[in-house]
Amino acid sequence: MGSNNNWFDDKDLIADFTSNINQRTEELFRIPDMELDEDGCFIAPVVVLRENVVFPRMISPVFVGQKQNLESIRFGLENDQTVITLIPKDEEKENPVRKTDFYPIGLEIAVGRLVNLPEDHFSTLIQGRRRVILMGIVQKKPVLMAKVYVPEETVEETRILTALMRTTRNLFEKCVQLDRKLPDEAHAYSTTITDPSWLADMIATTISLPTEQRREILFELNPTKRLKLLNQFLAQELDVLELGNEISTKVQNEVDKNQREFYLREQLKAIQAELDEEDVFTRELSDLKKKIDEASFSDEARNAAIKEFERLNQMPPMSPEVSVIRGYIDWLLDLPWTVATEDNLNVLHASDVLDQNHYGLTKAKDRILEYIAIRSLKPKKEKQPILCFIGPPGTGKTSIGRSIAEALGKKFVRVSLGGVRDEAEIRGHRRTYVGSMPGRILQTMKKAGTINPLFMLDEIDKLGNDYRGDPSSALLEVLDPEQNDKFSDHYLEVDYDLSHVMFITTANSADSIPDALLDRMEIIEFPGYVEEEKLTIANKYLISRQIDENGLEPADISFDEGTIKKLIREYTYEAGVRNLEREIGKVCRKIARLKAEGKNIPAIIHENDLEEFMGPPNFFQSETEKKDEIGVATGLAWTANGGDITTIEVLTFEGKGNLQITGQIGDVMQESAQAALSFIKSKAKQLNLKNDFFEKIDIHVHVPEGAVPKDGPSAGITLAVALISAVTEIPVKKDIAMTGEITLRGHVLPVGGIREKVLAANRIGIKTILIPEKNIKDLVELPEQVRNVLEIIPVNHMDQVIFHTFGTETPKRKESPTRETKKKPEKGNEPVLN
Ligand SMILES: Nc1ncnc2c1ncn2[C@@H]1O[C@H](COP(=O)(O)OP(=O)(O)OP(=O)(O)O)[C@@H](O)[C@H]1O
Repeated sequence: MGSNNNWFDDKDLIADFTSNINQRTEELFRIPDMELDEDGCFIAPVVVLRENVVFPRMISPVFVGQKQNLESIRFGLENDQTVITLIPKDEEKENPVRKTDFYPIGLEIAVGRLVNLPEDHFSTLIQGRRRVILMGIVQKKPVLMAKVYVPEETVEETRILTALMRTTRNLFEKCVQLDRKLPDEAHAYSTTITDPSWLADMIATTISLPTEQRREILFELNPTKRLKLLNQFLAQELDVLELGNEISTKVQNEVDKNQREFYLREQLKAIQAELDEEDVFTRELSDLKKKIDEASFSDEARNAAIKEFERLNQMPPMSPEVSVIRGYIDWLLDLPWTVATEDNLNVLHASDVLDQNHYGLTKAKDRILEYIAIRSLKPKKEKQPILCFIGPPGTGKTSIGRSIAEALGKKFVRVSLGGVRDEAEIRGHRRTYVGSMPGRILQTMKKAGTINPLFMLDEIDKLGNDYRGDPSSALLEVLDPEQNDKFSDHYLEVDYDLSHVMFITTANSADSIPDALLDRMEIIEFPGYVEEEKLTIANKYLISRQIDENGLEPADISFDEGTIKKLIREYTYEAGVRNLEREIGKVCRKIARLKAEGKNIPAIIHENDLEEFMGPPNFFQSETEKKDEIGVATGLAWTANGGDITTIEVLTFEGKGNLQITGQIGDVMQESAQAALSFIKSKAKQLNLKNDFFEKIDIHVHVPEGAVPKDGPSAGITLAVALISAVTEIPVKKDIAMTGEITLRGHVLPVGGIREKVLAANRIGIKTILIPEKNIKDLVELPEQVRNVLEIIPVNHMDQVIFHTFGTETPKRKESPTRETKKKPEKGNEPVLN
């Protein structure tokens, strides 16, 4: 037997049955005179109610499908007898017939007329009367009959009960407010009920409780307890309703907002149409279309722009993709595709401009003037040279790039590649990345605004590479004239023509530039400057620039020649002039302050005034003050910062023939030291060393400034000289420095960076240097001034080196040495060189 739970629902059906049930209505709430036995029980046919829970006074339409139920109802109707409903414990069981198959509490009901439905089904209306207690099943067939009795309901009017009824009504009221399915009258009706039992049943009937809870309420015979139970269920139900209400309010607000926006937008459109105006988005789109039509794109770029524009046109203005596509089209529009500046190919003009801004640098200047000359003779020459300026910091590489651009009338742009590790920095990220952009090359082209700027790629030797890709491979594409007309950027996805760009790269050293890149570039070396050159640069360019930058007038300040020299020698130590310019700037700042304070300014800054402005000097040319020493030789080194000198120290101890080398030196230098030692061992006899001499000593070679890594073969002869000095105990001449690779047989091989090394020796104040004979060719570019003050001695064998460093061809260890061979130092008792 199935039915609808709610007594307010199915009003039509109720109306249908009203006429039939009318005749019995007055009987419904009247307890019929049942024939009670001696125990106060009566016997009635049983209707088995499965899914449904009916409460007293509740009217419910039910479908009657089961034969057993149909028989019971018919029996009841025919014999004008009350019927009871029982709930089976196991709903699946088909024909429950025993007392234990049912819950012990059932309901007496009134039944309406049976209405025929198709397929032998019937429906009817039932109304609950009273709770009954099942005593037993007295008949199974033809009609299931049960013996029941009606329990007495005693209610005590207590304050608790009154309070309970009030809270129940309040909770019910809230439920009615929140649950749209409940009719508003339900609460009003509940306020008219004074019987607590009926109140609990009426509310349990009305609200949508789970079957389990409904049954619990039905089975509770004590009205006070029933109300308590109901209160608990109502509170739970209220929680659920409030949550549901909160969610639906949010959803509703969202829907309302969207609807409102839609409505307003439609209204706006209507108003704009009325006023003959476009909306903002449509106007932006039409502006964009106009820009695309007018832009001078490459064919491929135009197609891409149009395709993306069409996608944009299809999109609702609020779509998040709109800004991505807009950004992309803007990039296409912002990049120069055809706009070019006209090159000034006048060689004389260019020569003037270059000389105006820079002193010397003839190699770079000549190369540019040649380029301009060829371009002026053959204007159609397409391929641009790719130059690489290599030299120590501050030697004017970047600044002459700027002058070249000025001379040629080109736009100048610059990108520093120092620390670029990610290929995407050069080539951009794909558009699928959030916040993606083109790489630095195209960003800079946008800045240039023309297709033929002078594009400087600074610090190409400081490119890194790691798991994020190799940026140098992307640069290969940029710098290869054969393929840079089709440079592909991940973001742009359209080929970009870089072939009109004049690329100049700069680096401090060629060593760390990947070979493939180096191969594509024409190297122009920027050697460091000698003192005279620095002096000229300071006088011609740096001083006037710093005077101007610090707000002074040329009449305010002038520098003595000795002052600049002192600045060069004692306040800076560099191959270029960057620090010199900074130091000049420092002096100018002090003068500017004096001027601003209205104090006296010295008309000329003399050498002796310098310490007053600058504090004590930072560097001392101490080389010339040194003594001749045993086991110490001066080598010439070449670093990315230009030339420098390195001192090599050797100590011997009583020991077992071990060689220890310290000072962060690389493999090549280690091997050089081994080679030098082997060479000396082979010369043991000439050096007057006993056969077992080397077995009884340990040798420690140290290259100071241990924090700086050093490597390369060029310290070979210096290592050998220091070793010979240490083992023969004959001091090395103090003012001589050397460079050259040594072979096992004592030959001296050529090395790199000669010019830088010679300049460094000159800077330090060394008088004599030894260089490999094969490096003589590198001296051609040496300034006259240096050649005049430095004695440069070419050598091709260690014998010559020994002669010049010890003043004799055969330095010999004395038979009875002047000093005892030192004992190996104990911890905390380290050797001191003397
Ligand atoms: N020959 C020169 N004539 C005039 N000024 C010079 C000359 N060489 C360098 N300078 C000046 O020295 C300063 C430093 O030069 P620049 O920045 O071009 O050095 P750089 O070689 O590019 O250094 P880095 O390798 O550190 O980038 C600039 O102000 C520049 O004008």
